[in-house]
Amino acid sequence: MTATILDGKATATAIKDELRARVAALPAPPGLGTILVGDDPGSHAYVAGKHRDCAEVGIASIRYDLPATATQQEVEAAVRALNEDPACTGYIVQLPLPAGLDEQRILELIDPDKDADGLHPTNLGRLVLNIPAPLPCTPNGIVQLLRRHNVPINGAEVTAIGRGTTAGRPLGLIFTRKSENATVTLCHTGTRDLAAHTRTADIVIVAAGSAALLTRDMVKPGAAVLDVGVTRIVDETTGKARLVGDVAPDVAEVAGYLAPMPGGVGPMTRAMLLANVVDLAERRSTNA
Ligand SMILES: Nc1nc2c(c(=O)[nH]1)N[C@@H](CN(C=O)c1ccc(C(=O)N[C@@H](CCC(=O)O)C(=O)O)cc1)CN2
Repeated sequence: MTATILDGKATATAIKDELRARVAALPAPPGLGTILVGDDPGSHAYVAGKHRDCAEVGIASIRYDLPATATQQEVEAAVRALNEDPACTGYIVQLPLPAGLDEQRILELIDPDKDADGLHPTNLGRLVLNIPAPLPCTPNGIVQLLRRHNVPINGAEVTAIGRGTTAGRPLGLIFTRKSENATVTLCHTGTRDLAAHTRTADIVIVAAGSAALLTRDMVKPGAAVLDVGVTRIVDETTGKARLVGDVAPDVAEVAGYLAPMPGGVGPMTRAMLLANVVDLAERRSTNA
């Protein structure tokens, strides 16, 4: 068996086409703000990609790029500025923040009605209570990718690996809603027998940041496998970085569907950010 590829790039392009039409119907262009702190090359690349996406669909960009030495007060000032900025429909604080900054306090200062990442405690609470709110982009992107490829979710056994705030933790909340109706097992570094949980799953989502963690012997034949992990391995002689996912390449020989890294979940994460901004703008224009 060779897995059918869940092509996140093509799916994200289709979603961006839909969003471009929705943006054109708004009374004014929405604006996405980003706050980026420090020099992490991955974070710089992701933020640059988010602004390229904005330009593609007609969303305006507002950037706050702060040095790695930025203080808690300086980051909080950027958050307050975006909360007050009428040109900003929604915004994100790129994670992870450099060590020493109080990430939780910074996320809590975001105006929940401008929370383009769906990571504010109020919006995570709304997700728990089934109240409409922006959804965290990675798990929402995974659901959309599966749906648009007709992979059954209703009743599926889903095993997720990784309990991070952006992917694994909210994934359980989204997949167990009535609208998805899946059963979720959330595995992490304290899980005793990881393979026992992945081998029985219809859908395996790996967001551990551990290169080639999921091997072919850990996958039920025909299962859908989604790779969220990105590990940058820098060649010591050339200095060039190589990206490795959490899923070993030969998993494609047993899985029924595979969202690879690159080209699977990552582009969907970016598309869902745009979707959240457009949703916020539409909500704002309806309530105006
Ligand atoms: N505030 C947030 N911070 C972070 C989030 C998030 O959703 N909100 N998620 C990740 C990073 N991320 C978006 O911010 C992200 C990660 C990966 C990709 C992507 O397109 N990846 C490529 C390949 C990897 C690469 O080129 O480096 C792919 O999969 O094709 C997009 C967005 C953590 N921080």
